Amino acid sequence: MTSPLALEARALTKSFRTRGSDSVRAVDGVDLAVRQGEVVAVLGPNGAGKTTTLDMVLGLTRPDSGSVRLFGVAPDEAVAAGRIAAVLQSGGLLGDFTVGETVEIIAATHRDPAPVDEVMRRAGIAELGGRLVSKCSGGEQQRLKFALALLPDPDLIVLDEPTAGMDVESRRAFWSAMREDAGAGRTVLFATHYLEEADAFADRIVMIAGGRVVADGSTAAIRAQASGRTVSAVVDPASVGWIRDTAPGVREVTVRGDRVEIATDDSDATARFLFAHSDAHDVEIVAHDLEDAFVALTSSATAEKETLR
Ligand SMILES: Nc1ncnc2c1ncn2[C@@H]1O[C@H](COP(=O)(O)OP(=O)(O)OP(=O)(O)O)[C@@H](O)[C@H]1O
Repeated sequence: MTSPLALEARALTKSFRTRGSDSVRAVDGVDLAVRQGEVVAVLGPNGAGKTTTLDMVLGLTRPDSGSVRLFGVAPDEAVAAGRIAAVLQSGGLLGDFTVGETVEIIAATHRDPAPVDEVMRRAGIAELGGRLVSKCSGGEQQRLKFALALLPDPDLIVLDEPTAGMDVESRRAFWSAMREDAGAGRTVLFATHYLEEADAFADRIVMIAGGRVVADGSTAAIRAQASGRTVSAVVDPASVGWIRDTAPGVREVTVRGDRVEIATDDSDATARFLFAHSDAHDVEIVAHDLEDAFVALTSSATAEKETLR
């Protein structure tokens, strides 16, 4: 059974005026649906439109067109009801308070906050209560923001590049706190440009580039959609041109030493052809990795946008 939607965004667009009379179309027709309990990564390179999309989802920026519903209501209504919380890139913490004081103060602004000790433990900052915020590392401050976001016990938590600028150790600590929390059934939507974070943590990846969704699915599905496979084999160099023109599914052929590498949409058919019609041997079939998919999908979308300008 599929769970109901936590988020439904339809045909979102947003342009910003830049210096002079130019405008930048930051988001260009984004559809995004997230089911309750899903952990979804919005993955894309710098400037792809991730922050603008999340800001519209949270009701912080009004779309030029399109609509957003969170749990069936408008974003501001869902936020006011304490169903949504966010960890944003911007938004400061006060350095002169301790971590514990910060959580206490913000808890006091909520009608029915989760217990302070519990959110600090869940965010992995239970040991940092007495530390001044100004003495916390970037990663510790992000975990403090995460604790604050947990106070209203939200159904959906939105995080915009929560681990930007953290070292590997801090990122690991952050995600381990997040993962434990998401396991409890909370819906999580996060933006990142770290492919490995999206791959390791999300159930599903929505890849955006040039303000558009260029892929949406499980990591495995995105890999398959973007890149197909490569069939490589040792062949007689004289037959490379003929293979390129004749074999089924071929997208691109590259020769490396005595091997030919064939990027193909149908690796089975390509391999069968090689066995049946050539002297190919030492045949290998390799699925492209997510990194290849990311580069292929985002670069073609960005290039398309450039040509439209
Ligand atoms: N307030 C603004 N005024 C003008 N242009 C803006 C504004 N906000 C965003 N943009 C532009 O819109 C595009 C998308 O920006 P956005 O911040 O949404 O991307 P992003 O994917 O979050 O990037 P990053 O990973 O660098 O944070 C960029 O070209 C950006 O320069």
